[in-house]
Amino acid sequence: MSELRTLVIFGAAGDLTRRLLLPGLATCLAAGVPERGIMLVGSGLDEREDFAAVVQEAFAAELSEDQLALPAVRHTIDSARWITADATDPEHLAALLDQVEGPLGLYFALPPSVTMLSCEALSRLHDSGRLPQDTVLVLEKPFGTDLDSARDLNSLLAGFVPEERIFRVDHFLGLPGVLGFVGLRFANRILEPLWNREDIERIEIVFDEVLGLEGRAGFYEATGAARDMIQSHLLQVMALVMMDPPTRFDGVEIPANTAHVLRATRLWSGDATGESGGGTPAVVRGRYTAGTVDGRAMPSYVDEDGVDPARETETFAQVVVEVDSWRWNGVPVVLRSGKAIGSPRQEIAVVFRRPPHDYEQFPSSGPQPPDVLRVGFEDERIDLELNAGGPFDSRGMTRTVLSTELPEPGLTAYGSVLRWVLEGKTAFTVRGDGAEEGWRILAQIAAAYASGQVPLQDYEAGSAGPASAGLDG
Ligand SMILES: O=P(O)(O)OC[C@H]1O[C@@H](O)[C@H](O)[C@@H](O)[C@@H]1O
Repeated sequence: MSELRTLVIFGAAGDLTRRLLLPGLATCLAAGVPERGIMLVGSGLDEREDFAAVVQEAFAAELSEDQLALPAVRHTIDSARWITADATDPEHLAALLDQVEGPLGLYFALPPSVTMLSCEALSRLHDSGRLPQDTVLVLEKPFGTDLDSARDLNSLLAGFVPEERIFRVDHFLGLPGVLGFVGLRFANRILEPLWNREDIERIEIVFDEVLGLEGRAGFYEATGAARDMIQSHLLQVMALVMMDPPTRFDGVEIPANTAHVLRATRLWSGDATGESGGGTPAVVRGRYTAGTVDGRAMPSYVDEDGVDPARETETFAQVVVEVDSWRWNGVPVVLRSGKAIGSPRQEIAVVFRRPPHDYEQFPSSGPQPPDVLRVGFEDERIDLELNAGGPFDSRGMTRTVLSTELPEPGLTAYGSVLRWVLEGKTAFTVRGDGAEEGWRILAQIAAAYASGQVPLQDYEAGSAGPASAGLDG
């Protein structure tokens, strides 16, 4: 696939573009991709004169003076322009396409319902021969709003664009810890032979945040923690961590192997009230009350503007799932994300089984704590917790941590996402069936909520989340 020449962002007046896409693009260009820069087009319903200035400002906030002066960066800023268009109107889209040079990428930074309408309009342009063959589509999460709408969108897309030109992006796959996991598993001998139900006791994938609602009620009220974080991000990360080894790191094998994991995934024992092996309840949901997080007073979620308390939107969700395959059957996987959490954990923790024999002579009585591998999502940290010492050691048993920090990647998570888009590499994107599986699993969580057996629990902002969630890290 040839490198993109133009990137059009639909919904470019929105928060995602300013806060994440433009800084990400800046880091990507500074890393030399694409070498000649990109023609960037912002598009939205309203006229805008200042798009190039917005790009300049976002790039300047992210890059050094030297990086800003790079020819690819300058070219991208200087050629940035705005095209006013209704992305759901085929005639507006046709007029936009007439004004840009291909190969072309269309980035939908739009709500899912609008993305669907826009793809319908593009499909009509395709049918009338007015959509260039090599157009690439980039779709943000959420991909659809439930299983049916994700299926509809997939079949619509399949009718006019091949899978290798569709990027269902998930920026968590661009976070440093997740990027590093590939080499950690597959470039070493010591982990992969243990990567199975015989040697791993449980896996925890936790992304708790200090941030609360931050004025996003319009989006979050209809979403909640499970839909926002588990349906997409945490399940995709889980699939990557637990997939079978691919024979190649490409857009055929990785999306296939991750979809295979998701197909085998179900709620722990299919019972929301059941407990996993470690005593963790299968489903927990919570909502924060007023408190102090990181020295900042935070109002109760229900007192935020635009919140309807009766809607019972959860700001914390924790589920235990099982990947029911030969490799993973019986291993609880805890997926958890909460807002307004004090001292939040953001990591993938792999807890190994204990050795088969407990020595009476070990100075501390009872079984030794398990070995744990921890990989931070954002902080480039890798820790391996092990036991050392013993009966002949005057220090007794010692818990040791082999700890290292990888260098910063230079690209933000969105920088990596955009790099893959611009280079045409779909290995770290979500395949159509992978997106549908996320919604199938979410429906099991929603059914657990609806069963009345999983009460919405209050937790104080700044606390560690609902007490009954029972994860202490
Ligand atoms: O920390 P990051 O990379 O911004 O990712 C977390 C965010 O991911 C987004 O996709 C969610 O919608 C947010 O609610 C969440 O805060």
